[in-house]
Amino acid sequence: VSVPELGVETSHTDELRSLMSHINDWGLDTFRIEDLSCQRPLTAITYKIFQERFLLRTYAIEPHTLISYLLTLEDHYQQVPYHNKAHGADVCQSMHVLLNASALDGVFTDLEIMSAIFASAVHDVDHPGVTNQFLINTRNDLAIMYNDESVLENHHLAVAFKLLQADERNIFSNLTPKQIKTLRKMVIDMVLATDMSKHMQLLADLKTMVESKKVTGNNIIMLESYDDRIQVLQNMIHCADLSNPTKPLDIYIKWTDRIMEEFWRQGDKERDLGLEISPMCDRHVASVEKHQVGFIEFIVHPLWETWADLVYPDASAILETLEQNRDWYQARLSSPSSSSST
Ligand SMILES: O[C@@H](CN1CCOCC1)Cn1nccc1-c1ccc(OC(F)F)c(OC2CCCC2)c1
Ligand SMILES: [Zn+2]
Repeated sequence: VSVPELGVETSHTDELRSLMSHINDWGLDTFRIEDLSCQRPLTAITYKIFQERFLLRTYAIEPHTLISYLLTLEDHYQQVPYHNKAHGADVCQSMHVLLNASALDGVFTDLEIMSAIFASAVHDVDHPGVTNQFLINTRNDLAIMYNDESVLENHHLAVAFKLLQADERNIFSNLTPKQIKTLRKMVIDMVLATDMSKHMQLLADLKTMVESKKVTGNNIIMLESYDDRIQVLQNMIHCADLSNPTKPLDIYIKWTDRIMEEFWRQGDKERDLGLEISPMCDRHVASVEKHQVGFIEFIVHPLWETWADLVYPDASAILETLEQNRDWYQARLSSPSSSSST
């Protein structure tokens, strides 16, 4: 069974191929890939990364099996404004770039790398476009199923692993039982770490690691225990998940427009249900710029500043872009003409 060169059928082969040659660059335009890949950004990007890292060869993965899994995974991302397949593709590509930090050169095994790429690709599958708190408040079946604990994150994992059960989609069929056990544990630990309620603990532990950082002669980080290794991978996927404000401004603004529309639709549902409208979810009381400045000040910058310390000097340019983007939103706050989309 043959598969197309780029994993997806496209009438823009040359343009898509040339865009894909930038798979290792921060700021790759996921939206353009979504258009050129005929709405298959997750399949196109993840397939390219597996090829780029020789994972098909290392783990004897059949190309058509990988494509079959990725197409089905992509179809299980819901068509919501932000938490859709383009976000999954974006976090996967961002994770791929973060794994290439020279401070992490040779640190992670192929299995850990494949676990991280897989976790990123699947991390928001079947996201309904509402928050954990909304699912809990409305006694949604998912909240009942997962007892109000990391409801969405548990669901994303269950869906991702369920899709593997079909033989034609089982990309890990040639791994040893021990490898599958290890991969499954690491993927679960990484996706559960994308629950925003874990943010403060994750950041505190990362700061402790930075203070006690041990490096080899050529400034490569030494990670002895599983706990240290998974902690770095958990912070990495968390950084990738919160990387929108660190991207080129035109791309960042598009993500902001999407998340706000998704939050406002949740607010519309809360209003219709007579529930209190969640913070930032009332489209009639919008202060997009103010919230982005706060999001960067209190959550994104503290995280990325600490990450940049850990992998110094690898993420310095990313931190620079983040600070420029914060200043841009800050400047629009003061001027009366402020509105995020123009
Ligand atoms: O919701 C965020 C965490 N909350 C925790 C409670 O305080 C407010 C922030 C993170 N999160 N979780 C899922 C998606 C996102 C999320 C991702 C990109 C976001 O903005 C931009 F970069 F696109 C984003 O912005 C919201 C609206 C204004 C401030 C935060 C949110
Ligand atoms: Zn996400």
